[in-house]
Amino acid sequence: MAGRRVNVNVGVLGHIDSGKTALARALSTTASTAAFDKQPQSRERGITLDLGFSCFSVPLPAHLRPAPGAGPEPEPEPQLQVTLVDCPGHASLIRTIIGGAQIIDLMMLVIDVTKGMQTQSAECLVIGQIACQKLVVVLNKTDLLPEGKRQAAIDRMTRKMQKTLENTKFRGAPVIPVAAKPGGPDAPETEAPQGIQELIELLTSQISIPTRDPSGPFLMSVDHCFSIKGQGTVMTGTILSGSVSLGDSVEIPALKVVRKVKSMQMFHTPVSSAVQGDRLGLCVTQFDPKLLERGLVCAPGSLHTVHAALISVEKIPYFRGPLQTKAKFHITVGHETVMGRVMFFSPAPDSLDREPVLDSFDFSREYLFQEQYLCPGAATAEADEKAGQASAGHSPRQQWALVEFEKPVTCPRLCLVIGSRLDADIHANTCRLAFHGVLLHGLEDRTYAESALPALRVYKLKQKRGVVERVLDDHSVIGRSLFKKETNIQLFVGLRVHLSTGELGVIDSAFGQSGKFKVHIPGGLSPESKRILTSALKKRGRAGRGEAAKPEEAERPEPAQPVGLSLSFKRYVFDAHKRMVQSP
Ligand SMILES: Nc1nc2c(ncn2[C@@H]2O[C@H](COP(=O)(O)OP(=O)(O)OP(=O)(O)O)[C@@H](O)[C@H]2O)c(=O)[nH]1
Ligand SMILES: [Mg+2]
Repeated sequence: MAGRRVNVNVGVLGHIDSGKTALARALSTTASTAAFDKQPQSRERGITLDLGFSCFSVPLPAHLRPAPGAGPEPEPEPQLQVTLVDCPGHASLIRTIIGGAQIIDLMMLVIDVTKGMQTQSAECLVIGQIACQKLVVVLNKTDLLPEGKRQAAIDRMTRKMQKTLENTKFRGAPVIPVAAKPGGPDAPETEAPQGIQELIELLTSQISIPTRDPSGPFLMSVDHCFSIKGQGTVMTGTILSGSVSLGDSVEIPALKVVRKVKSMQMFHTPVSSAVQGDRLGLCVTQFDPKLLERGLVCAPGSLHTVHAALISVEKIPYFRGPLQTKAKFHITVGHETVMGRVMFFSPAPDSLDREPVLDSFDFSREYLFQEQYLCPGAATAEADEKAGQASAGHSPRQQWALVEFEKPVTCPRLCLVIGSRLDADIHANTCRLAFHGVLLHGLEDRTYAESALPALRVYKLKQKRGVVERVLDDHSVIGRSLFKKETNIQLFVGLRVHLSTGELGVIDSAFGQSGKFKVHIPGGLSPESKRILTSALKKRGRAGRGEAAKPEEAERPEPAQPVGLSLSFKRYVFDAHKRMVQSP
C-alpha cells in the first residue's frame, strides 16, 4: 500500500518549442510507476495552448522525511508526488503562463541549448522571480550538439546561464543538460531520453515542501472541469490557499453559484480533506461543466470583485521605457487579466524611508503624486522635476499605484498583480512585463471615484515663482510674474509666500488687472531687503522713465539679483474642491 503522499507542483516554463512538453512527458514516463496520471493536456496543434498537468511519484527523499521518532510510526514508503505544470511557451499565452506560475513551488526553466536565452525565456525568468521560490535550469536538446563539441558547448551555455542568474534571486541555481526527445519529432518512441534520471534526482534534492498553510480562505485554481455520469461535475485543480473538506460549501465566483462538495479525490484516491498545494479533484452536483473550463473556486464570499485597486508597485528592470501615469496596461490580477489605467504615487518626503508595507494600505498618510514611476537610477533632480517634484534625488523604498480597471475583476485579497504591455510586438526582443506588486486594497464600489477616492490623500506639489516689483511700505510689497493675467488671485489670498531675502509674506489681494498682487509682510522688511529693493527700484524709476540716472545712482551697484517670491502649496488630486493647502 503506497504510503503518505506529499505533493509539490513543479512548473515547466520556457520559450516556445524549447521542449517543455517533451520534457514533462519524459519525466513522467521515466519516473512514474502506475502513478502517471494523465497525458499532458496540450492540444495536438504542435503547441501547448493551456496548462498541461502530469505527475510522477518517487520515494520521499530522506531530507523531506520527519526525523526518526519525531512523529508517529514511520509509514510504509512515503511518496513524493511531483505534479508537472506544463505551461505554454507562445508569447500570446503569457496570461496562462502567469496563472501557471502562481500555483508552482519550483520552476524548471527549459532552454534550447542550441539557442540559449530567448525572449520568452527571459519573460519566464521574470515571472519566476515574482511568483516562485526555487529554479532549476534545464538545457534541453543536447542531442543536437555535434558529438565532439557537445560537452564544451554545454559548459559554455551553463556558464552563460549562471551569469544570467547572477543578479537575480536564483543566483547559483543548478543548470542541468538533458535531451527530452533525442532525434526530435521523427525519432522513434524507443529513442530513450537522456539525462532524465539525473534531472529527477536533482529535482528531488532541490524540492523543499513549502509550508502549507491550511488557515487562509479556501481558494483553488481550476484547470479542468468535466462531468461524470451519475456522479456530478468534477473540477480538478490546485489548492492555492486554505483547505476544504467533504460537505463544505464552495463558490464559483465567476458565476456567483455555491455548491456543496459531494466527494473529493487526490491521486485517484477518495479523501475527506485537502490543503494548500494539493492537486485535487472536487465533485459537486447540479453544475454544468461547460460553464467553467478554467477559473477559481473558493470559500463563499472570500473573493472580492473590484473596479479599482491600490497596489504596491515595483518596476521590472528589463522593461524598457518609463511607467507613465495615465498609461494603460494589461493588468493580471490573481488569475484574471484586464486592461487598467494607472496613476503612480510615492511616500510624502517626510516618510521616504518607511519600511515597505505589503499587507495593507494606509489611508491615514499623505502621498506624493508622480507623473511616472521613480526609477532608482534616473532619480536625479531633473527626473524628479519631471516626475512631479519627487524626493530629493533618491528613490523611495516603496511606491504605489491606483489601478482603474476597464471591467470589474474578481480576485483574492492581497493577490499578485502584474502589469504588462501584451499589445507590444511579440517579435520585438523586449520584455513586455512592466511592473508587479500586491493588491493592497480593492475598491468594490462601482462609484469608488466619489465614495472612496476623496479619502486617498495624494497631492501634487505646486511651486510658483515671481519677483518683488516694488515696496509699498515696510510691511508690504507688490509682486509680479507669479500669476497669469487671467488667474483669479482671490483663490490665493491668505497663502504664504517666501521672499528670497528670507522674509515670510502673505498674499493680501490682487493689484490691478495684470496679474500683480499685494503681499503683506507681518514681520516687516529687513533693512538689507529695503536697501536692495529701494536702490533697484529708484534706478528703475529714472532709468525706467528714460531719463539719465543721477551720477550718484549710476555708481550704486545693481542688486545682485531681484528679490524673488516663491509660493508652494499642495493640491489633493481627488479633492473635488481643488483646494490649495499649505503644509502647516
Ligand atoms: N532533437 C530534439 N528535439 C526535441 C527535444 N525535445 C523536444 N524536441 C522537439 O522540439 C519540438 C517542440 O517540442 P515541445 O515539447 O512541443 O516544445 P514546447 O516547449 O512544449 O513547445 P510549446 O509548448 O509550444 O512552447 C518538437 O518537435 C519536439 O519533438 C530534444 O531533446 N531533442
Ligand atoms: Mg508544450
